[in-house]
Amino acid sequence: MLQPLRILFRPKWMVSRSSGSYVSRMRHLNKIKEEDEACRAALQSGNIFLYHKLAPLLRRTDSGIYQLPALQTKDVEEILEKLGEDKEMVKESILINCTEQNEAQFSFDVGAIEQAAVEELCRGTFVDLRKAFFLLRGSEAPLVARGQALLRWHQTNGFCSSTGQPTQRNQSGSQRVCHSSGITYYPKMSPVVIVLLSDGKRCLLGRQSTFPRGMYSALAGFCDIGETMEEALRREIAEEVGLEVESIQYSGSQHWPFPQSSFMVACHATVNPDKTHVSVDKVELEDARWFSLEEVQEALTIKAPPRNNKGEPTVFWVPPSYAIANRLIQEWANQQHLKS
Ligand SMILES: NC(=O)c1ccc[n+]([C@@H]2O[C@H](COP(=O)([O-])OP(=O)(O)OC[C@H]3O[C@@H](n4cnc5c(N)ncnc54)[C@H](O)[C@@H]3O)[C@@H](O)[C@H]2O)c1
Ligand SMILES: [Mg+2]
Repeated sequence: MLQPLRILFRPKWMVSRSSGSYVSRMRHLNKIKEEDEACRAALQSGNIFLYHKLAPLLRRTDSGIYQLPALQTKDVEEILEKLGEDKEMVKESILINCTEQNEAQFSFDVGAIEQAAVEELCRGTFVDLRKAFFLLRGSEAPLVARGQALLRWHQTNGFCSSTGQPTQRNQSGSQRVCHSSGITYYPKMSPVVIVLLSDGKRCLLGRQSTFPRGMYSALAGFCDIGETMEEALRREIAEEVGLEVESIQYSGSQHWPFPQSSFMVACHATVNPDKTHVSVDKVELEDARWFSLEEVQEALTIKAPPRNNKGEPTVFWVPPSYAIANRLIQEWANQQHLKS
């Protein structure tokens, strides 16, 4: 039932980078991930992104743009010393990635230190990750999400679930080991399918009662253990809206940090145009309904929905562009437009 993979969007990495530099960068990254000594050396010349209790540090430029300040290790050591902390704490930084210039990128949570004091020294502000997603541009949003996801994982996996003994991390933070049981733990993502369902003319969007007012999104659901992605997709659609899927087409994927790390697999799917009656599972969803191309096109133009005097949005709108749901909706609208 899964259609052959067809790339609807060409990601930037497919267009610009030569394979030589990409290969050497990935091999360098893998080395510092796996070898403690190489990672310690990389930290000396690397970039560090600060978080405070998982909220990333952002800096506003004079032109009003928000950036993710990349601090040098010596800067962070200086900050720690100025605030009366042990500068060796910087070694707890977690490897996230590396730049095109092969500089390692790390995340470090200063949650044990007074927030305002760090903000003053860094000329920045720690902001909630959801807000940071709105404020940052381009590749900085996935980077900051990845850094936070890794920090969160370390903060919640300090003990072995078999022996109850403390686990020890390697230098990069790519794993934790329980030396008592020999179990190695790796950072985890939960697989989720997200699907834009079409009957050929309209698309189906739903909303949970916790969504901001007026916002509808593509339907999503966690994969059960042992399920294929296609099985999870068919089951979720059957459970949530009582419809039977006829065909599935893969679109793309995204790491989603809210509320915990999910691996979102995004697909388009179709139903028989004669079998479109929606029966909403009211435990999961507040509402789900079919939307026309015109309604969707209008919603896609809304960057910030108008609000009533209680601050609630007053119109139908869809998730912002950083969410893969937006991309699915955009792709569907483009394809419908081409058909008409
Ligand atoms: N990036 C996007 O564009 C986008 C859009 C919509 C939803 N999402 C995300 O997709 C995720 C799943 O969507 P949903 O809430 O409709 O899922 P869902 O329909 O599977 O319902 C959630 C319920 O599934 C259960 N569940 C099973 N496995 C779980 C696990 N590993 N973690 C948490 N709960 C689990 C829980 O009972 C939970 O209440 C959410 O985290 C949401 O934030 C992302
Ligand atoms: Mg769901």
